[in-house]
Amino acid sequence: MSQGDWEQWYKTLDVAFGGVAEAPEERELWRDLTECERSIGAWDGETCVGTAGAFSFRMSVPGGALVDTAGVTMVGVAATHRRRGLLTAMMRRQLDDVRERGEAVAVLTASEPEIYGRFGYGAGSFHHRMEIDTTRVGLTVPPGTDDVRLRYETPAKALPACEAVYARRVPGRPGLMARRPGWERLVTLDPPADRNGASPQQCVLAERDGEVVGFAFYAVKPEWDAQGPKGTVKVQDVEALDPAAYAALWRFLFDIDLTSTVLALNRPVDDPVAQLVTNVRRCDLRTRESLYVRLVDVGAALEARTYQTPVDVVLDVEDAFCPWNQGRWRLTGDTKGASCKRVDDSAPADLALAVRELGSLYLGGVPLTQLAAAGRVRELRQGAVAEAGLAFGSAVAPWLSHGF
Ligand SMILES: CC(=O)SCCNC(=O)CCNC(=O)[C@H](O)C(C)(C)COP(=O)(O)OP(=O)(O)OC[C@H]1O[C@@H](n2cnc3c(N)ncnc32)[C@H](O)[C@@H]1OP(=O)(O)O
Repeated sequence: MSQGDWEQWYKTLDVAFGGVAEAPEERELWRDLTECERSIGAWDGETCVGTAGAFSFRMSVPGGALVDTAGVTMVGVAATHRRRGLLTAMMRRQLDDVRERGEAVAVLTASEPEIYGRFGYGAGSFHHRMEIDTTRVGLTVPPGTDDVRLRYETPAKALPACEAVYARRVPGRPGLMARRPGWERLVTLDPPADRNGASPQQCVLAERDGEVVGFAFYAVKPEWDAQGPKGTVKVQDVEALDPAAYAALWRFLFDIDLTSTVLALNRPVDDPVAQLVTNVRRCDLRTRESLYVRLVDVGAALEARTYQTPVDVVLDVEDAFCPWNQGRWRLTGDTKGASCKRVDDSAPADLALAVRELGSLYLGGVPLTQLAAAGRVRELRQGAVAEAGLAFGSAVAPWLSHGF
């Protein structure tokens, strides 16, 4: 897709998503971030009827390496042309292109879970939504929390220090994307039209010895009824480099006067805040799948991560959509590194699975034992599920911190 076609291309996408245009600030950001040279348009004559884009990400994987990853995005087909195979044709072209670029992995967030399994994407990370009644839920904070200094800063001024904290967090959590130039704008994107009665975005910094060791971005939505104030603190992001700073930030968010709810729409499923609260049941935790993962080059992808325990298995991989992955792969690895090489189809396999299941396993967020119990991974050598299951896990749950 050429730069000059962007308006029409994006309009097609807009309409496929219902035709409610985004706020101008958001539209401008996506325009700037669109990588036109790797965006696909399907055309019926002069009319754009299908769109698919990809961002050039570097994604953190278990072990802390950053893997070149295609962030598939902006997929839409005009309703006038739906169910004629346009999406399939665009996915074909895109995955061939991703392979040619040498990106071992593609990821996306799906508008509907049913769409992408056929193309080899498996749900690989999850997030929690939390709605906490802060009139009834308290926090038990660790020693040192009182030593953390909190101060307000404007989001724009705070951004460089927050980005430095974020960058230090990336290798420690699979699924986080190392920031590419321009993407930091997403952190402070705050279109007035989207505030829905809430304040402009606010930022508080956590400091120790003058160093920024954590931050929270949030907004406050005031509300009053006959009994008094019952505002909501809408948490956009909280990150910190140590437990005391993390607890101090959450305590701040819980304690804001005139509010009685903390609402966080996107938190890791192993967010430590669930261990700080006095009553986790009243946090109304809800889980949703987030990142769909597709191994485009099985060998390179599995070699890029590490494994929690020593593993030596032959995987019999089925991949009808990307047949270059089809066949048997010997994976050996441990906490230090891994090798994943193609082996002859006559080599005895230990596990049989489709590439979609490998996608689910890749970031360590879905247990192999769960997939095996569902019949989606077949154990061909007794004990292989237990062995590989431990190895594929991740000490820290994968998480995608922002949409794309
Ligand atoms: C990463 C992202 O951007 S996610 C955003 C995806 N976009 C949207 O949801 C916007 C609204 N929807 C659309 O634009 C379109 O309906 C799309 C893109 C989802 C599908 O495009 P189409 O061109 O109709 O898909 P295509 O004809 O290639 O269908 C391929 C197969 O997927 C199936 N399929 C397509 N969409 C869906 C769906 N929403 N739910 C279930 N199955 C679906 C089709 O039935 C077909 O199955 P078959 O091969 O067994 O016959």
